[in-house]
Amino acid sequence: MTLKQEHCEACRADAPAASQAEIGAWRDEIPDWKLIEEEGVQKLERQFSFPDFVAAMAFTGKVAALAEAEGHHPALLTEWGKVTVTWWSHKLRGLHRNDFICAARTDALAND
Ligand SMILES: C[C@H](O)[C@H](O)[C@H]1CNC2=NC(N)=NC(=O)C2=N1
Repeated sequence: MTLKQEHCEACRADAPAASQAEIGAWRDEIPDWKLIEEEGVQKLERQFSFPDFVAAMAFTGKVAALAEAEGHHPALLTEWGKVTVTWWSHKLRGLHRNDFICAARTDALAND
């Protein structure tokens, strides 16, 4: 299955973090996302552009609904014409396949 067809598994502290090889492979499916590291934690980040603040807020609401449905939540920065979405697994202090699934699902929301 492709990432955007999958659903997140429950976040568990002892779940396996994605290996660097997995990160390298899975990134190919979400080419518009940057791999960043903050305070030693690897994250996936992408900035989406919109015509104005209302459209940015509407997209923010869609991502929030996705997060609630999947039980997996991003950091969201909503500005006039822009939304920055950052995914990582808090419990793992790193990346899990869940984060790649949610990034792919976020892309699909932007294309709706
Ligand atoms: C209790 C609740 O389900 C957990 O705290 C979930 C909530 N959403 C989450 N989101 C993310 N990104 N990482 C987590 O570890 C996480 N844990």
